[in-house]
Amino acid sequence: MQKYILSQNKNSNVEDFQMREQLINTFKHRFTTYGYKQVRTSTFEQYDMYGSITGTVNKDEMIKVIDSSGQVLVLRPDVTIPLARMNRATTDQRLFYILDVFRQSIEQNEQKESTQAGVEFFGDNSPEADAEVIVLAIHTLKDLGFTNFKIELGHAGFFKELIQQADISQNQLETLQTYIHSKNLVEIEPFLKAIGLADDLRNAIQLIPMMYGNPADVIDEAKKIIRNESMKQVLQNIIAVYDVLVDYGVADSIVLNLGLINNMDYYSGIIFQGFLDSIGKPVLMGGRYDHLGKQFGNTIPAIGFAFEVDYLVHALQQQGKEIVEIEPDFIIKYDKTKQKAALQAAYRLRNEGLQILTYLVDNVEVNDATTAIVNYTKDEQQLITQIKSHTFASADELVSQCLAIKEEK
Ligand SMILES: N[C@@H](Cc1c[nH]c[nH+]1)C(=O)O
Repeated sequence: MQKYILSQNKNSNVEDFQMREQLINTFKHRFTTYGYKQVRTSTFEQYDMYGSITGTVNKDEMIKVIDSSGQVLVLRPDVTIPLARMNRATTDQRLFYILDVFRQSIEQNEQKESTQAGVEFFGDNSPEADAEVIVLAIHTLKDLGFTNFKIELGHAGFFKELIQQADISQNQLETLQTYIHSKNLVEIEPFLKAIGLADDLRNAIQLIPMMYGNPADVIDEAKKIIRNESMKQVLQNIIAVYDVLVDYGVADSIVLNLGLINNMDYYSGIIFQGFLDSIGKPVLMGGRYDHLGKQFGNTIPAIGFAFEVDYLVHALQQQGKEIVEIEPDFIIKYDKTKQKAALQAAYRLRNEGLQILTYLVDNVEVNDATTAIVNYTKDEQQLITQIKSHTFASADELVSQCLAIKEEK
């Protein structure tokens, strides 16, 4: 019979898992300090729901399953959409999640699941809210020990407003977006010429991929191609958000990119991506999506982002970052005759929150020891000796000694 072989997945190795857990603790802590509350969404979603709304995940990328009634479901392809759909009692709400999302793109066929750690801030559409969410992303990256990273800041409206003046098909738009995204300057010009756009509009579109870099310079360049009031407002919005970021003291981490295009189509305002110098893909993506909720009857502005946890784990491993091993506080070795006292002591110490390992051994190392305990912490050699040579008459004595040592530490 053919054996089923499981591919090595991301959780198969203890060290990877410990590293992920450490990251997750950092996320939880940092997100909480900005007032976010943790939530989860269902793993299974209605396929039809995704089919009926716009700006969603590409349907080919969703992983479909069929339940026993024949209904087609998808494995959670995104967290932002279900959260935007949620009925909310209060208008001002900050939510965070650490959840797996399931997508299968043609380019990355093997990769079907990834863990996202994200936040969504509902009910505030001010530049201050935008900046706060971006600062939270920066703060978290710093917590994780990253120093070389950049947040690329753009706006979903800038390109949209410009392109609205051009008469182009959906297919042409998608091709153009790919060129802009990959800064493919060689192809853009002939492509736009072939469409037959007016010279000044074509020139403006052609300049978009170059609108990248130092915020002050990009803003100056962008001003030159502004063609109407909406584009002006978009630029003003970017400047307003950037000003708040300057006041937070994080300007060093910000790069403007007016050619930025995010995967999801639901963004309506500020968009951003975070890059580490060691990883070619964005480790976080986000933006404002004020109109997504409307499709579910929830008119509420919102902004959020999600970290790709797997990329961050990979980056930390590349940097040689080691997991902080939590070592046992004490190892209790006992011989059979003292089993009861030793095991009861272990139970009580664990109850106090200490990490205890117990071993039944033939020969307790200590002369005539009833129960020997060995302090595991390497730099406390003295204590080890002291305690090794001690004989414990009872579980009580063992427990109080361990607690006393722990207290001293
Ligand atoms: N859900 C988005 C990230 C995001 C969260 N909030 C807003 N955007 C993604 O998966 O790319």
